[in-house]
Amino acid sequence: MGKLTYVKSASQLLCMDTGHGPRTGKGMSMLGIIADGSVVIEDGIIVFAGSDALAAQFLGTRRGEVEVIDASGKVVAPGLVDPHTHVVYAGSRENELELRLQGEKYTDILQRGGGILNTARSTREASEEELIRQALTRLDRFLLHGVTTIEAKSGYGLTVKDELKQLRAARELDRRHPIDVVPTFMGAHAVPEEYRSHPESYVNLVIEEMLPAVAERGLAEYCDVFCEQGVFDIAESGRILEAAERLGFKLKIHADEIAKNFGGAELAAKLEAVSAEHLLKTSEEGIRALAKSGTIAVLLPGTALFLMERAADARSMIDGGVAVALSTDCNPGSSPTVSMPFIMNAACLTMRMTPAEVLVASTINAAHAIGRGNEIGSIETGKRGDLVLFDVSNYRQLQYYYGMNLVHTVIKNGRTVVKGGVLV
Ligand SMILES: O=C(O)CC1=NCN=C1
Ligand SMILES: [Zn+2]
Repeated sequence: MGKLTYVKSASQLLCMDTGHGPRTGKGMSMLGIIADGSVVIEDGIIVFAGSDALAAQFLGTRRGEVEVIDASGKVVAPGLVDPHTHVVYAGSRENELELRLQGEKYTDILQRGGGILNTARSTREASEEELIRQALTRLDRFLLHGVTTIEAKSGYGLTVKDELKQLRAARELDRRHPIDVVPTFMGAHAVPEEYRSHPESYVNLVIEEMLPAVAERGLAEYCDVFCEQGVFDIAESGRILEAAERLGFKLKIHADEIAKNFGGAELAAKLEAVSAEHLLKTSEEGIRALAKSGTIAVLLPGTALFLMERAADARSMIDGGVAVALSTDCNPGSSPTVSMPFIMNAACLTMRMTPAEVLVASTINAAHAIGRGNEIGSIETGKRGDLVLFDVSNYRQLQYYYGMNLVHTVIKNGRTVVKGGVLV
C-alpha cells in the first residue's frame, strides 16, 4: 500500500467528469464542480474524488502515511494540458517581431529564408544534449504555469538525421522531466533551402525516408503538416498524411493559419484527423466538416495575437458542435510563450470563450487532442494524480484576474512539484 496524498477542502474541486470523449456544445461548460472537495492519490493514481465528508470516511478505512495538502480557499483543477508545442528548438527570432511590426508578413520572412528556416539552421547546429538542455528550462516554466502534460513536435531539423535528433530529444525530455511529453513528427513544417528549387523532392523525402525512419524507431505517435499557401498545399499535405496513416501515425494538421479558405480544415475532416490546429481563416463549410468528423479544433489565440491577426471563430465552432481545445503553440517564431493561463485569458478576451469553456479546452479536450483523454484531463478515480491548485476561491476569477500566473501548487503523479509558485 503506497503513500497517500490527500488534497483537502478545495473551495471548488473541478472534476471535469460530466461526460465522455471530447466535450462539445453545452458539454464544454460543464465542470463537475464539488464545493469543499477533496482528492486522494495513491501511487500516482487518483483513488478518491468527492466531498470532504466522504473523503474522511474513505481515509478512515485506510492505514499508512498520508501527506495532507490544504486546498482551502483554492480552486483545484486537473493539471493543464498543452496539446500543441514546438518546444524542442535552438535559437530565438525576436528580430522578426520588429520586422512584422514594420509591416513584413510572416510568410514573406519565411519565403526569404527566415522564420522556420532560421530556427532550422540553429537547431541543426545544436547537439541533442543542447536541445534537451534548452527545452528542460521551458518545461520548468510550463510546470510553474500549471501544465503537467504537453505535446512536442519536430519540424526544425528538416533532414532525416536532424528530425530524428529532435524526436530523440523529445523522448529524453519525457524521461528526465516530471512533465509527460507526447511526440509528433512534423518534417513537413517547411521546405528547407536545399530543396527550394525542387520542393516535390522534399515531399518525397518526407514520405519515403523520414516517415519510415521515425516509425521503425517508434519516435512519434502523431504526424503533423503545415498545410498553408506557400508551404505545403492541400495535395502535398494529403499525400504526406495518408502515407503517415498507412504507417500507423495518428494525424494532426496545421490548417488555415494564414491564407483564407485554403481548405485545411476540410482536409483534416476528410482524413478524420484527431485534430486541426490554428483555424484562423477556416470557412463555415470547414467548421461544419470538423463537427461532422469529430476532429478537435486546437485553437492558438496567443499565436493570433503575436501575429497581430484576428483570432479563430471559437464561438461558431463551439455553437456548431466542434470540440475545442487550447494551446500555447510554444515556438520561437509565432508564439514564444509557455503560459497556458495567458492563453486561457486570450481565449476569453479575443474569442469570447467563457471561463468554464476555457477550462474544459485546457484540460479534458486538450487531453483528447493528444490521445490521453482516458488517463488525464479530469479528476476521476483511476486517472493520473495530476492536479493544479490555483490561488483563487472560484474558477471565474481565473479569467477575471487576467495576465497573472495564479498557480499556487502543482501535483504530478501524486508528487508536489510546485509549491507557493516555486519549483520544489
Ligand atoms: O514559426 C514557427 O517557428 C512555428 C510555426 N509553424 C507554423 N506556424 C508557425
Ligand atoms: Zn504550431
